[in-house]
Amino acid sequence: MKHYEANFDGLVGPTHNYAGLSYGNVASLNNAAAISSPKAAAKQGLKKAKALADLGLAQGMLAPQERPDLHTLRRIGFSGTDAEVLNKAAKHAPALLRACCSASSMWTANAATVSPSADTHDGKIHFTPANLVDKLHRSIEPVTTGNILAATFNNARHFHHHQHLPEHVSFGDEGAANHTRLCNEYGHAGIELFVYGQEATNPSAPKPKKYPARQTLEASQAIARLHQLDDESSVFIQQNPDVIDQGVFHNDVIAVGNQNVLFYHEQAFVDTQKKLAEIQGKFNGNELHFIEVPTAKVGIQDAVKSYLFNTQIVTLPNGEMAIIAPTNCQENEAVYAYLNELVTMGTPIKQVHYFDVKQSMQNGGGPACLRLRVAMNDTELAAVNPNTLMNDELFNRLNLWVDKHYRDELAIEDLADPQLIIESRTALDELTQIMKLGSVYQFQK
Ligand SMILES: N=C(N)NCCC[C@H](NC(=O)CCC(=O)O)C(=O)O
Repeated sequence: MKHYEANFDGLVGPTHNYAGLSYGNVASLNNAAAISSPKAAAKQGLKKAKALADLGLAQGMLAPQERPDLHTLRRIGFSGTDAEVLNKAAKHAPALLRACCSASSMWTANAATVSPSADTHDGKIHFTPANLVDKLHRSIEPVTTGNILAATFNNARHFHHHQHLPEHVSFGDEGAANHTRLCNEYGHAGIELFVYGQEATNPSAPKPKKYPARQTLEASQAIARLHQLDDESSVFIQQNPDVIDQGVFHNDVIAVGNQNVLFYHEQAFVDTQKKLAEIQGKFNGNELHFIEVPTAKVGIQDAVKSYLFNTQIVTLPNGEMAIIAPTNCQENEAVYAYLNELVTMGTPIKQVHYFDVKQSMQNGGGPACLRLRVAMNDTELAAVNPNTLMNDELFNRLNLWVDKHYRDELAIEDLADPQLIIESRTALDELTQIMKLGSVYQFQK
């Protein structure tokens, strides 16, 4: 039996815009009200996904959400026709309208936490959509995310779908962005690392002073229970609150793992040495590579600007590892020098591939934010909805679909245009036919 780690990238939705919605995410705030290009954003994402498929990796796509979210606007009291609802929200509550128009579901590292069958007691792959309660625009994602995951991984013999955690700050959950798995081979039982920002039920525990800690220990523990993980194969690590205050709003902005490699910044965690020893003690198998990047080589500001750690580390069919990095890493002197050195350091990482995902980066989303990892064997991969898997045909169809439906430019004021509702729904309705998802959206019910 063969094993893979598939990446499921979020298809960027037709309303991609820069609304400055994410306090604590420096890029989101810095680019507030900039003009976006939904078409370029979707194409940049598709190009990266296709390139990974062409490298011989299993690659899928996850459909975006329905935006503007008229359902939420009606739920908070705006009434009338769809156009009236949009106009009233634009006039009386523009900030709420912006929250209901975000294409933030593109960052599928926040769609869910996934535990592969090799780690779970029932031998199924477990999915829990993230509740994303810390940000209003993201807190409206989990129900539709659950629908899309169920339509993509649509086989109850292999896939176990949970409801998102209770919608309360005590259970703030940001999904796979705060979760990494270490293993020898993808099909072997691994160690699941859960990185949290604060303990909700222990007010005296350390936490950031300025920016929110989006993930709680309580949420991470709940996911580990739901996914039937053993204590011996789970490690809970606190993220360094000082780096959250410098713009590291998710762990995947400062650390990333793949198989026996953990690549992280010196300042990423609390109690680093103790936690590394715990990981080492629980990991049975081959040599573990802890690649620690010192502040002297790359400072936190450079890491946040370039997204050095929001890279994907992938294992190529020849067994070598490659880093999938944003072109922003090439533009940062210290980071570029570090990456050039990294491939010569004798670790399993031998190559770096750069991709332009600037449309997403300007909202704080790098290559790793755009993907949800699902480790699986060939039987499980064969059970995935085949119309979601990347190949020449899907790539061409989705590019044509983007050309047909997406705008070249979108300004914040355009979010009040009722025509955007029609364009977005027409596009998504067609997409559900291309990807054979059934009726996953509210407007289709
Ligand atoms: N690190 C990972 N895995 N994901 C990145 C998510 C970026 C997203 N940005 C936004 O939601 C900005 C939207 C705006 O401002 O228009 C966020 O902060 O939740």
